[in-house]
Amino acid sequence: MSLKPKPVTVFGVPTDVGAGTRGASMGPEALRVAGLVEALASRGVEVADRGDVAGPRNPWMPPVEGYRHLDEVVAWNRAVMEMSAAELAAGRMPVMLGGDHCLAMGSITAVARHCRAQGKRLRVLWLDAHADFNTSAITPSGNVHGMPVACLCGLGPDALVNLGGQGPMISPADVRQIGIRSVDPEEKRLVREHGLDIYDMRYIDEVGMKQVMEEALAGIDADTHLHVSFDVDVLDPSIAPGTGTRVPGGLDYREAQLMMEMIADAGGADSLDVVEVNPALDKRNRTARLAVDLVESLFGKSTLMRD
Ligand SMILES: NC(=[NH2+])NCCC[C@H](N)C(=O)O
Ligand SMILES: [Mn+2]
Ligand SMILES: [Mn+2]
Repeated sequence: MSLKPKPVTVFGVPTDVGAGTRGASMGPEALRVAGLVEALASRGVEVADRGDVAGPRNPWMPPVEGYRHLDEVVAWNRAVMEMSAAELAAGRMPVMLGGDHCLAMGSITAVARHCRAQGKRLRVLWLDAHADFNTSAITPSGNVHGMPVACLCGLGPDALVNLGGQGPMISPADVRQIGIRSVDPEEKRLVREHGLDIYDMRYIDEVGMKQVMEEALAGIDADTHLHVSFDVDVLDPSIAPGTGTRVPGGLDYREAQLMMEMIADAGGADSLDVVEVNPALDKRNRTARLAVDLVESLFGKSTLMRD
């Protein structure tokens, strides 16, 4: 299948207000230094880098009523939503460089509204070690980057659930989670209750990435908007050490590459988040460089020689 020729807008969101370890705020620049914009351009994509959106500083405070930095999280997500919405309305593909994963609330809220307005179906591929389905009542940390999927599905504070008007913005049925291997006990109960479609590492081990992607991409057609939310901690920490919540037993390079190539083969993504790159924990920017390499695969770089 041919790739979508859509022009791309890259923008950075330099914050770590949703995380429990500081440093993801440096992610956008690390991804640029690793050559993300040039890599897309060399694939023939028309790409514009709009620079970074602005937001409040990280006050580095303990959680209050189950949330850490809720006001700041709302402010950053509003900025992400506005930027994403403007680019989607202009017919461009937003590529959001995080920042921590709480920012996917802003990007996906914009995408969900865009889908409603255009009468499109939405499919979200959530590539992550974590389900990010906690609520204030059950979170072990208060870190909002552990909550975005729940908030998008309507479980969360009004300010986030209704960020883009009356929520919930998405339904659990819109989501496929791939690479999952760390879900908190109460979170697991909630995930089951809401019927999230999870392709955990055990399943990937048992059936292989090819079948996983066939299942996760099933049903996507020309009327489907595909959003990819790429938390780099889906990758094994041995190849991607630069992230704040490392979990052993993640995707190896070839699995991750096949995953991205199969998304490209299915027509590519219509919007993308690249989040949780933490240069303070990285070695010579290798996590950002790997993320760029995998984004290239997502945009159609292929290892395929046989036809
Ligand atoms: N986007 C992430 N890296 N999320 C990690 C979440 C970790 C843990 N489940 C928590 O809620 O605190
Ligand atoms: Mn995540
Ligand atoms: Mn994660």
